[in-house]
Order: sequence, then structure tokens, then C-alpha cells
Amino acid sequence: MSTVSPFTLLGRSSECKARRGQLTTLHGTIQTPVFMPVGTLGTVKAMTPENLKEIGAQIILGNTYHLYIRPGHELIRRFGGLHGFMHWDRPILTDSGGFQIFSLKELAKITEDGAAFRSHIDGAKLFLSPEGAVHVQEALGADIMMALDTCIPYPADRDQAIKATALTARWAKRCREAQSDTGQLLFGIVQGGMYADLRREAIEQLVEIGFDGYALGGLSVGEPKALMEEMLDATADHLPVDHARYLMGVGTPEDLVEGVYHGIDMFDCVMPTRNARNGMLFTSQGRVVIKNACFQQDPRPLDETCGCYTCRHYSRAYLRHLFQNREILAYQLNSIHNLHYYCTLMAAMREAIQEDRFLDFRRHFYQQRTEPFA
Ligand SMILES: CNc1nc2c(CC[C@H]3O[C@@H](OC)[C@H](O)[C@@H]3OC)c3nc(N)[nH]c(=O)c3cc2[nH]1
Repeated sequence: MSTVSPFTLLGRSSECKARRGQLTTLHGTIQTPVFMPVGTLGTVKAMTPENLKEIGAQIILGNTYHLYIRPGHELIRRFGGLHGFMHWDRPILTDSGGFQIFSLKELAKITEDGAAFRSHIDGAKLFLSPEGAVHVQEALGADIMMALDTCIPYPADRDQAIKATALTARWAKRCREAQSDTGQLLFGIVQGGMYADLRREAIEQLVEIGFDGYALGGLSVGEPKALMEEMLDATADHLPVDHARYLMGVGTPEDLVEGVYHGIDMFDCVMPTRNARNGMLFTSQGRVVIKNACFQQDPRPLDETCGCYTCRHYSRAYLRHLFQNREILAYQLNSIHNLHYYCTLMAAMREAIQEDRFLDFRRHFYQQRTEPFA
């Protein structure tokens, strides 16, 4: 497989580990740090591809497990892969399903060969080997594929973490060897539970195999924030400096700022879209719970400093009215705003790193907030 890294380091903060880079894929080059909206089932919920481009989304996520179960990767292949199927012509990253299979608990049986599980939809017996997970993602046409891993739950004892991390490394090698020569990128996933030494060992094993980028998995799985930060601080800069670093499933706006501070390049999280549908909106001053009665006659936009379509055209009173009536437009307008907030936050961090003023940016980011996000 290609040994030249598709990631280029463009700049680093002189005061911390924050870095600015770009990642070249078959469907274009991504400026990092970057937030990736989650589109598990081949759609970022309530958003059209045009909405996504307007809010600045560079790359979106899909999920192998879910798409493999329904509608199936062969159908999607026939429709031009995920790009053709969902009318998205920019990069797509697909997660391998390691997390979903781990979430199935007793519904999944993990062996050396792979993961046997029952469909959460109709109970059908299914199986995903590391090779199969790669072939499904090749059929989906993902620009960035993820190795099939076993995500370690929190808490997990050291012996359990050792076993799962070793299996993940053996599966990673099989994934790398199963790849066809399509130019699609493959990232390895670092496990190791909450044991920094196991994580550093896992990094060495994955770097030995050689991947196009490296993800920190097994975090944001219910551990205390301080523990996630401890793992980040102990491992992020043990990842190869000339490869992209992806922190899976993270996080709140604060998590993104702290992740960039620790040298992470890529993030994904369902929070902006899921919270949008629950009426929890992110603003530069902190969160707005739109159903609160205090917004009933509030003529102001969600965020006076925001330039998104929602903030340019609608009042808090109207957004509250839509949400209270469970109007479909509520989910669309709220999702546009929250994803615009996340993508704009990332663009501001890219600029701050470029101008070597990231710590100032980080201080100002916290000063502005009237209350921390959940
Ligand atoms: C939320 N916290 C979190 N997410 C995580 C995900 C993505 C979830 C996947 O599931 C859906 O989001 C819930 C999305 O589909 C996402 O991939 C696109 C992980 N994926 C893998 N393969 N391995 C991990 O160790 C892992 C850890 C996570 N921690």
C-alpha cells in the first residue's frame, strides 16, 4: 500500500501541540483540524448535501455496520457507492462498525475470525471479518476506511484491555492486507482502554503495520472527561507527527478545543445533530434550550454573532414555536445552526493556529461562555 502519507503538516502552535494540516483523498483535500458531521445511514439527519456545503462541511461520516445491514453494500455499490447514492461529491469516512458490534453486547460474539452478530432490525445472523469490513467499505466507496476493531468498554480491567487490544492489532493487519488497490485510505484504530502504556504499545504495533492515518478509539465511552484528557495527553503526540490523528466520537465544543490543544486533527460526534433534534442549541455564549418559556417572544436570532441561514432569517420565538409543535422545519433549522457552529469553530481554530495565537483563541473561547456545555 502507499507509504507516502496523504497528510501534510502545514503549521504548529509554538505554545502547545495544536497543529494545522491537510489530508488529500480521492474526493478532495480536507483542511484540518476538521469536524466531520455524522451521517450513519447515508444521510446527515435533516440536512441536504447543499445544506452541508453551505455550513462548511468538508467531509461526512457513514457507518459500515448499519449500511451493511440495510440497504446492503452491494445495492449501494450499484448506485455509485455512497457518493452516488446520497448525492455527496466530497470526502466520506466510514466507520468499520467496531463500536456498534461492541454496543450489541450479548447480541454479538467476537472470535479470532471476526464478529458474529444478529441484526438489530430483524435478528438475522450476520458476520463481519476484518477482510469483510474492508470489502464492504470498498463497495461503499469510502475515501477513508476504518479498520475493524474491538472497542473496549469503560470500565475494563487490564487483562480484558490487553486481550481486546491484541485482537484489534491482529485484525488491523488483516484489514491492511485485505485492501484492494483502489486508492481508498485506511486508518488504524488505537485501543488500550484507559491504560496509557497499552495505548502506546498499540500505537507502535499499528505504526509497524503502517496506515494512512491513526484514530484514537475506545474513548468517549462513558469515562470521566478528566480520564479522556489524561489518555489524550499521554498518547496523542505518540502518534506519527506526519499522519492524521482522529479522535472518534468526540465531542462537545469544549472537547474539540481541548482535542486540538492536544494535537488532534479530526473529530466526529452525533452531538450537534442529535442535540438539534432535542432543541439544545450551541451558541458562542453557551447553550440555548429553545423550549424554555423565556424565548417565547424573543425576537433575537439564536446567536447574534452567527451567520448561518437559521440565524439570518429566524427569531428564537419562531424556532421555539416550531420545536414546541414538533414541526419538521425545527429539526432542519436547528441542525443547520448547530453544524454551522461546529464547522465555524473548527475554521476559527485553523486560522488561530495559522496565526500562532491558539492559546489566545482558547482563552477567549472560555471567557465568552456564560455556562459550560453539557
Ligand atoms: C460517541 N463515542 C464514541 N463513538 C465511537 C466510535 C464511532 C461510533 C460510530 O457510531 C455512530 O455514532 C454513535 C457513528 O456512526 C460513528 O461512526 C460514524 C468508535 N468507532 C470505532 N470503530 N471504534 C471505537 O473505539 C469507537 C469509539 C467511539 N466512541
